[in-house]
This record gives sequence, C-alpha cells and structure tokens, in this order.
Amino acid sequence: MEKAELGVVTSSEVVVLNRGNSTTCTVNLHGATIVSWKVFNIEQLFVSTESRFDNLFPIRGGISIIYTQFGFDNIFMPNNGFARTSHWSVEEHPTVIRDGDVKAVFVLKSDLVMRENYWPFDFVLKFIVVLQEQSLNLKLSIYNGERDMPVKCNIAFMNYLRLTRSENCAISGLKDFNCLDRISKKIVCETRDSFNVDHWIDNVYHMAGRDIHLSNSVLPFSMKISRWNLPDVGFWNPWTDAVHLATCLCEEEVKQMIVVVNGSILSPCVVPPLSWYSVNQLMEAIYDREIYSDRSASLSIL
Ligand SMILES: O=P(O)(O)OC[C@H]1O[C@H](O)[C@H](O)[C@@H](O)[C@@H]1O
Repeated sequence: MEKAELGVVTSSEVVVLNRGNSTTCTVNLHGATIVSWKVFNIEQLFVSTESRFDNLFPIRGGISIIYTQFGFDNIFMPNNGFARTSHWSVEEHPTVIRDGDVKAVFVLKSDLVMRENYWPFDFVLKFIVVLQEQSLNLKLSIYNGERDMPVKCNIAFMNYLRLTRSENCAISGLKDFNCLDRISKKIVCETRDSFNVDHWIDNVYHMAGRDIHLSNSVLPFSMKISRWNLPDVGFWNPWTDAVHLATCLCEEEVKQMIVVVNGSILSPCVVPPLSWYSVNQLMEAIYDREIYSDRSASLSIL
C-alpha cells in the first residue's frame, strides 16, 4: 500500500483528503460541496460537465448540504437553502486518525448577511468528513444559538451518485414505505423490491428504513447508504423530459447519475435552544465479489 499523505489544501477553495491507494475525497469550500470521492481511483460521484464553479450558483453535482429549506416553499430563500452557496471555513485540516482514516472538519456560522437576508436565527453548522477505506462517513451538526426559541428546519445531504449505466442499477430498500411523488403530487405505497431509473423521477419516501442499496452503481462497485436522524429519502432525475428545468445539467449525462437526498425533508427537524442536533450519512462502496472474482484484474481494466 502506498504511503497515505496527509490531505492537502490544494487551493484556497478546495481541500483534498487523501487516504492512499488512490482513495481521495475533494471538498470545495463553496457550500462545503464534496465534488469527488474516489475509491481505488474509481469516481463514485457525478458532477455535471456544465456545472458552474463561480461561487454564486450551487455546484451541480457531488454531495451538497440542504439547509434550512428543502425545495422552494419559502420564495424569499434560495431553492434548497443557502448553505450550499455559502462559503465555508476549514475548522480542522485533513488529519490521519485511527486505522489510517482521514478526517477534516468544515464550519459555517451565521453572519449579518444571512440573518438579514435568509435566516434570522443564530446558528453554527459543523460538517465532519471521514474518508475510510471504501466508505465516506459524513456527520453534520447544527447548533441553535437562540436562547429561548427552538428552531425548525429541513436538513439533508443531496448526493449526486455516478452510475455506469442507470438501467443496470437496481435501487432497493424502499418496499412498503409511503412515497410522495412530487410530479403527480400523489402519495403511494412502494410495492417494488427494487427499481431502475429510466424516466423523470422526483420521489420522497417518508420515514423509510435506515439503509438503501444501489446494485451495480459504478462497476465493479455497488453502493450501500445508511443514515441516522435523517428519516426521509428522495430520488431525483429529470431524465430527458425535465432536464431543461435544471440549470447546468445536460441531456447526455442524466443517464449516468441519480440524485439521492437523505434528510428531514417532509417534516422538519426541531433544534432546542442552545443545543446541538446531529445527523449522519454513511456511504459504502461495496466491491461486488460475485460478479468480479479477481479484484485486481477488474480494477486495472477500468
Ligand atoms: O435545481 P436544484 O435547486 O438543485 O434542485 C434539484 C432537485 O432537488 C430535489 O431533488 C428536488 O426533489 C427536485 O424537485 C429538484 O428539482
């Protein structure tokens, strides 16, 4: 195994966590957006080739943080909140911790501009990223700095996952949970053991189980995603029908991605005064031994 270098700040905007063995994670301080997660040099995340990196628009892809609203119910606030377009600071630079894992911490604190424009409450968001051998462990904590008032908000991780071929990726773990179809505005109970994404989808499963699986996500890997304190899970792909509604996304690329949103989406979380509230997401890139018996051979082919 090559020697794991400590993660390095490669520019004032980007932080790289490097675990060795070509396993890295790159965080852009615009939104603390995770723009790359490579496991053995295989990229697990999707970022649109049309994404702007102008520090104004959200980065179209990677993993971003939705706070304090999901969608655009409050028209005075940016769609999916302002955390993903705010400039975050590095609280702890990447450091090797137990078992060779690499940890970095990012922080966003309320300031006058946020208070006047978007969110009149005092808050701190702390984002801990731990890069493990084949997993990415994300913890987000919200501090409510208000003395007397509990604060209600949506909080979510919005994950653009890269797919080798969307028709070969089966998503499972949602059977028997209620689902809000945001296109038809209907609530239905999921009856399928698994489904593929080959059409416009905008669904939110309410209070779903802790884990979901995506088989054959990026060959030779499948993906397992677990979450804590994030009751709902949404799936979005505008496919070719609605791709024009999304900025910075092109029609050719939508077949190589799925957006998985893990969060308090349909019902907000409540943070008591002067308290912390934490949520977690663990993504595991699982090497599919049944399909690829010789790991080194298959990895070197890719
Ligand atoms: O364009 P954005 O603000 O990034 O939103 C992109 C998408 O986010 C979520 O997944 C919603 O369910 C979709 O309805 C929305 O279109």
